[in-house]
Amino acid sequence: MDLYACPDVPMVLAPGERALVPTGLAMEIPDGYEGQVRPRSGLALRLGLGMVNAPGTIDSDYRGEVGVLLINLGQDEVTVNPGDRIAQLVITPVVQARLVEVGELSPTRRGEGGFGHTGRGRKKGHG
Ligand SMILES: O=c1ccn([C@H]2C[C@H](O)[C@@H](COP(=O)(O)OP(=O)(O)OP(=O)(O)O)O2)c(=O)[nH]1
Repeated sequence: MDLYACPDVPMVLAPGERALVPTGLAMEIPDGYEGQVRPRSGLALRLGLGMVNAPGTIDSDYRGEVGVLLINLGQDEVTVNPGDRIAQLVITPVVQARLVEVGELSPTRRGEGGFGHTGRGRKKGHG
């Protein structure tokens, strides 16, 4: 669902500036679910407007106003007006993991290789 800016007055973000933009929205998310605040691609492409903490997490026990932590990554000033569509909210189930300590982990082909390990040596665009 869309999230709209709800500040009292327009908010002006200079290049590189960030701001917590209020949405005027508070909610009660059921146990076992969370809200994820995500940026809008159109604003990112058009204005360079992103979210500092994307995706923002709305906990199920949070009762305050949902805020959107915008950052101006563009080169020009951006004005956020009341009523502007600034982000989107997804409500999604969360699995509560129970960690169990073990002596060793099961072997896999990847093993401990990460951070680009599987992509090495391949040419861009050739799978
Ligand atoms: O984009 C966001 C992210 C968070 N929140 C609100 C809802 C969330 O439940 C609360 C806390 O967020 P988070 O858990 O990410 O913050 P924290 O830095 O871990 O602080 P806390 O100690 O309050 O959990 O702030 C927002 O309104 N928008």
